[in-house]
Amino acid sequence: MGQRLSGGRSCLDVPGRLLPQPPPSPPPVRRKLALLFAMLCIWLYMFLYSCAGSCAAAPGLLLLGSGSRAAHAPPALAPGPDGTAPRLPFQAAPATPLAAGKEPAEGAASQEEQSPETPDSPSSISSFFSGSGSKQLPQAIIIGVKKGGTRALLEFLRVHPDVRAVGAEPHFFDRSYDKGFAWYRDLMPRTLEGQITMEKTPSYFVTREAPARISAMSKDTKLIVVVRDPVTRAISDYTQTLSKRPDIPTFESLMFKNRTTGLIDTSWSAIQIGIYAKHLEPWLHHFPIGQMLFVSGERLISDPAGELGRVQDFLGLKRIITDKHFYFNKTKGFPCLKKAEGSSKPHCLGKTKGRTHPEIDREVVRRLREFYRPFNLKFYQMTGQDFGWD
Ligand SMILES: Nc1ncnc2c1ncn2[C@@H]1O[C@H](COP(=O)(O)OS(=O)(=O)O)[C@@H](OP(=O)(O)O)[C@H]1O
Repeated sequence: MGQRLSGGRSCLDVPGRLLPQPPPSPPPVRRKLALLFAMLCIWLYMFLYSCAGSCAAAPGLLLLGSGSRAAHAPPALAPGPDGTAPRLPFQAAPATPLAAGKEPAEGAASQEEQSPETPDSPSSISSFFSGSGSKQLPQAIIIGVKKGGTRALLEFLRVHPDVRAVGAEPHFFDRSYDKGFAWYRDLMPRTLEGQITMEKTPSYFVTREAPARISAMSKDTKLIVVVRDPVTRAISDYTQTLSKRPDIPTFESLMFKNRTTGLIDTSWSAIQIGIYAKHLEPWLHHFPIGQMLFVSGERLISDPAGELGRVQDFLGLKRIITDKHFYFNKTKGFPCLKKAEGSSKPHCLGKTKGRTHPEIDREVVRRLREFYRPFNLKFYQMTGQDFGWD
C-alpha cells in the first residue's frame, strides 16, 4: 500500500488519511469559464472605453466643451429616404468662377498649397473621442476671399472647443457638387452636441453657383468673408502664382490691357477677385446681410483677438479665444498661436502664408488703387463697414 501511495496515488486511495498533495488541475469546464470571464472583462473594458465619448455628449456628463454656445447651430438637413443627405433635384453643372482670367494654372479658385496648416490628423484627446459624435454638414463656412487671411482665421477658430473644422479646402460648392451632400458631410469631422462644424474654401465667394447651392443645403448657414485691401490682395495672389511659376510676366504687364491708355485688364483673376461689391451681390439674393460676417484681413493681423471676438459673437460662441492665445512672432512678422489646437506648442502659419511681395511700380499701384476706389465705396455701403483701404 505504502509503495502504491508513494507511487503517486491520490490521498483518496487511503480512507481516513490525508496526505499533502499538489492542487488538482482545474477541470476543462472551469478553465473554459475562467477564459469566458476574462473575455467578458476585456469586452466590458473596451465597451466602457468607447462609451466615454458618447457619455461626454450626455447631459450632466459633459467632458468636452459643449454648452458654451449661446445658440445651437441649425440642424443638418433631414436625411433623404435612403438615409443620405438630400440632393438637389438637378445634376451639378461645372461651377463658374466669376473671376476667370488669363492665369491659366490658377484661375479664380483658391489654390492653397495642399498641406493645410493644421492637418486633419486628430489630437490625442480628439482621437480618444474619434468614435463619438456624428458628422454634420457645416453650419458656418468661410467663403472667401482668396489671399484674404482665411487660413489664419480658420486656424485661430479651431482653438475654440466648440469649433470643429475640416483642415483641407473641400471645394464642394465649386468643384465637387455633383458628388452630393453625403460625400461632403463625410469629409467633416465628428462633432458633439453644441459644437459647430466649419470649413473654408475661399473660391466660393466668386463662384456664381455657390450662393444658391449653399442656401439649398441650409438657408441658415452662416457665411464669413475675410476681406483685404484689393490692391495688396492682387499682389499677394500674383506672388503665389509667381512662387509656382517663376517665368510668368511681371505684375505690371499682366495688369494692363493697354499700358499706354492705362486700361486695366479686369478679366485677370488677380484683379477680378478684388471687386468685392460685384461678387457680394448674388449672395444677397440668397442670404440676408446679417447672416454674413465681413472680417478685416488687416485687423486679423494687427488685432487678431479683436477680430476673433467679433467672429465668436457672430457664431454664437462664448468668447474663449482672447489676447492670451496670441503672441507676435518677430521672425515671422505675424501673430501666432501660443498653443495650436490639440497641441501645447506655439504655432505660426507655414511659409506659404506671409510671403514677401515683389516690388511693384508705385505709379501702377496708384492706378490700381484708383480703379478699386468706387468698388470699395460700394462695398462699404453694402456691408455698412468702412475697411479703410482708400
Ligand atoms: N497670422 C498670420 N500668419 C500668416 N499669414 C497671415 C496671418 N494673418 C493673415 N495672414 C495673411 O494671410 C494671407 C493668405 O491668405 P489665405 O490664407 O486666405 O490664402 S489662401 O487663399 O488660402 O491661399 C497671407 O498673405 P501673404 O502675406 O501675401 O502671404 C497673409 O498676409
